[in-house]
Amino acid sequence: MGITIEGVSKRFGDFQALRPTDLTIETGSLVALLGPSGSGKSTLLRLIAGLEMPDTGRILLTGRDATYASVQERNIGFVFQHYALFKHMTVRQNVAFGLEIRKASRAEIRARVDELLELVQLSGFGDRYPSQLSGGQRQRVALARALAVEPQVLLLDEPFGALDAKVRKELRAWLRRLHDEVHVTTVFVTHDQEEAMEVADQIVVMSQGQIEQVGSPAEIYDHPATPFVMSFVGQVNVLHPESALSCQLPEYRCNGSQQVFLRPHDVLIETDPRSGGVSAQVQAVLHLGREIQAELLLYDGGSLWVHLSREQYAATPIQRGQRVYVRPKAVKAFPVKV
Ligand SMILES: Nc1ncnc2c1ncn2[C@@H]1O[C@H](COP(=O)(O)OP(=O)(O)OP(=O)(O)O)[C@@H](O)[C@H]1O
Repeated sequence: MGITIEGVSKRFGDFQALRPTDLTIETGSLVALLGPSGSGKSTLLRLIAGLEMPDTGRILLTGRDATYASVQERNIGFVFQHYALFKHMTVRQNVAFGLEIRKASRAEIRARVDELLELVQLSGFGDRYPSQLSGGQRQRVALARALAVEPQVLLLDEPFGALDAKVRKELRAWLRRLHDEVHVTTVFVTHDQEEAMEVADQIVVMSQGQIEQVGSPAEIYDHPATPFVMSFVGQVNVLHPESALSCQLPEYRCNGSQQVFLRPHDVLIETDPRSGGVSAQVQAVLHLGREIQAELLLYDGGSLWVHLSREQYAATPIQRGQRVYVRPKAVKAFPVKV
């Protein structure tokens, strides 16, 4: 079921949590709402779910106006960050809950629960209670429960937020595969850009109650529409508009009218002063396994982070205190806001 948001906005008292917003979510897609805390992601998700009513605009679900439809009428599955499983019920009973309410037959419920437990890879766990499961397993049960009633839309609010990094990573891959199998239109909220990039087909980047950009992970990373997107998605150096490194760029005007953003892996480091690079001193070198990160102090005062592959580092093994010469490989400039 496709979702269309037309001019939807929401205030809480004096606070504009969501500015008038337009968004189209294609049927069967897996979309991430990505942004920092307070950017309006959950508000947008809750408006789609019918847990909040908008002040303006319309919400269409499969082309039908659902702006004021109740949560039940929308046929939506919901999973929150903190597992909301019923503690006194077994896994099977939890998953069956929505089906019991809908008065499905016993045989039907049994078959559907078996199918769902297999889908979330918890077939042997049906008789356990939530307290006998790991955090990741509980979230998978919550997903199975949300999917039990065959929702047309699945909404997930930071579903893996409370889990440790390793389990989160496993569940991301698992959610991607699950979506490939069931194809239910899925919208999930996250403030973790890596999570959004890894899981989603489309990312909606939000800041201060509005959408900054909508695009595939590659579009968002390679062609950020705004300085906010450039800084929020992936690491970035923000250069002073008149720094020597900015001014070295042929296409750059060097008059303070543009702000230059440079990804740490888009910096060339050389040790020969004749290379024509900007002089800098190495402040720190961090060995992070697959990658080496270095902090440099540019001679005109700015600091610059550089990420090197092991091969690059092997070719130019820089050390703390060393003088080096840097050149940008690729940059992105945005007009400075006055
Ligand atoms: N019921 C409410 N009453 C008052 N203010 C609210 C309410 N719900 C949300 N807000 C405010 O609206 C803003 C947006 O909140 P929202 O939960 O949508 O942000 P978010 O991007 O999901 O952030 P987080 O990742 O922290 O959940 C916040 O500043 C929040 O304090």
